[in-house]
Amino acid sequence: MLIGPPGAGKTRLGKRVARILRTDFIDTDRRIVAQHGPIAQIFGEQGEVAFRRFEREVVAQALTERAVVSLGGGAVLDRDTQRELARLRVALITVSPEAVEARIAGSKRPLVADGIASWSALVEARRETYERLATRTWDTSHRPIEHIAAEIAAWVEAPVLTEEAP
Ligand SMILES: Nc1ncnc2c1ncn2[C@@H]1O[C@H](COP(=O)(O)OP(=O)(O)O)[C@@H](O)[C@H]1O
Ligand SMILES: O=C(O)C1=C[C@@H](OP(=O)(O)O)[C@@H](O)[C@H](O)C1
Ligand SMILES: [Mg+2]
Repeated sequence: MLIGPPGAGKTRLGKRVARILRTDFIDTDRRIVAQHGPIAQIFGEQGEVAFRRFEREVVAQALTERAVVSLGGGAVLDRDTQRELARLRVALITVSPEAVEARIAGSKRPLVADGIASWSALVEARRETYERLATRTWDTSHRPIEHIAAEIAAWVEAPVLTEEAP
């Protein structure tokens, strides 16, 4: 499971990790779009509450599947999702404001459409939740995606016991 702020690289990284591990890949946003239409349109026409409801349904299903799952940045706000993630191996993907600025410029993400100030406020409000749920953290600000994906794949493949050993 990959969690973290918008623009951190969850979708691209998750896809690569799944390719390395030869397993299925699920991007929760992609499933929402397939079922309900473009994200900006859902936010615009039905509002964030409706989007979060669709998101929770898709996440609940995805967490039961054997796959690498990249969650939308705000999916961790749901209490049931938080409870379920607490039992899983969760990679927190982070990025600095400086590095994310170019990535989110002109993007279709409704909550950060007006720029880095709203991105920073959103990340600050979620920081504690992201950190609490994370088993390990990778920062994508200064490193190529291939290297990070290889590390995450190796970590996913390692037996859980090595992590839990003292
Ligand atoms: N390690 C990286 N270095 C540079 N750019 C990256 C990196 N990871 C992702 N990006 C770019 O950042 C943008 C957001 O990536 P995406 O995977 O959609 O993030 P998220 O799913 O976390 O919102 C994309 O344009 C992607 O090409
Ligand atoms: O952080 C958020 O609340 C959101 C992040 C987006 O996904 P990414 O984190 O993949 O950009 C998408 O789910 C939607 O625009 C809301
Ligand atoms: Mg994404």
